[in-house]
Amino acid sequence: MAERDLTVGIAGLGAIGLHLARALDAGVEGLRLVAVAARDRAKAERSLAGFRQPPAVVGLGELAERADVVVEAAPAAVFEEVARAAIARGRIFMPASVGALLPRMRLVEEARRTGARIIVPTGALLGLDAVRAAAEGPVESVTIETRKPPRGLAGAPYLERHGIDVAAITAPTRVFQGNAFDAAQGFPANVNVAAALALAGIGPERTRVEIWADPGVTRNMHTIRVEAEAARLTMTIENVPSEENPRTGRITPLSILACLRGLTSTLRVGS
Ligand SMILES: NC(=O)C1=CN([C@@H]2O[C@H](COP(=O)(O)OP(=O)(O)OC[C@H]3O[C@@H](n4cnc5c(N)ncnc54)[C@H](O)[C@@H]3O)[C@@H](O)[C@H]2O)C=CC1
Ligand SMILES: O=C([O-])CC(=O)C(=O)O
Repeated sequence: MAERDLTVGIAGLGAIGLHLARALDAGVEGLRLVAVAARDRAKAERSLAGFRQPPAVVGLGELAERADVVVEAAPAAVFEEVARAAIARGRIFMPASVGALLPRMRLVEEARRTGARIIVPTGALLGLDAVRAAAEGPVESVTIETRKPPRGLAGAPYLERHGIDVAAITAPTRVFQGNAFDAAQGFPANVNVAAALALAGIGPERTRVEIWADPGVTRNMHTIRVEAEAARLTMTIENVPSEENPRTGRITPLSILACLRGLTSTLRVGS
């Protein structure tokens, strides 16, 4: 390991975490996977068995003791534990469960005190470079429309509270309309993209979100529209759902990997 290599720890070995772990183990210049945290230790050890350099399997809070960069790729319910430990130790904290950051913005203040950095990857979304650039000037509106196969929304607390059974939906149906803050609360495992967009642009209260359950689509689709003084943006991404977790697009671990590479690469492209 070169002296300037960054060590990486990953919380969660699911659709995102395991793919990311495999990619890092295959070799990424300047980065080295040293630890992972998993709910089921025996299963994790089986998943890591073929690795060239198997990372240590540790508790969630211990990742920050071992790694310079802590990637969170676990359910939102354990976000606080992972984030708190990483921030207390002044690490780079890279969350996938971005929706869980919105009601915890005090963590940003805490990071300022400890010298930690919180780096939100683009994840399953696109165009956050352009949104950030536009938000350096006046922005009139930011909206995101998320359209998923109904099974990609199943289990969301908002749907349960409103008695919406997505399995029974046979035509495209708008199941939520509101701001990004309420979307992240109501759909904690489904619209991290809306949270990331809000943080890149004009904040969770002003960012408008529509969520559609659409039996006619096979991909998780997100369309962003931004009306700003400098530019008008319209962008769509159509994500192939991952096999392990249909709520999660296959591009997500790739986006996190690209974001990690950006921490050490000599040539970095995009703002
Ligand atoms: N930012 C973005 O664009 C995206 C974010 N996400 C979010 O990323 C997170 C991870 O997503 P996936 O990998 O698809 O989920 P997943 O459900 O496939 O994997 C999560 C993993 O965490 C493990 N886990 C559960 N409790 C744990 C604990 N206490 N300690 C350690 N591990 C634990 C589970 O066993 C599972 O292997 C979710 O919150 C998801 O909503 C997902 C897709 C896109
Ligand atoms: O934002 C999310 O949580 C996941 C998502 O929509 C996707 O992977 O396309």
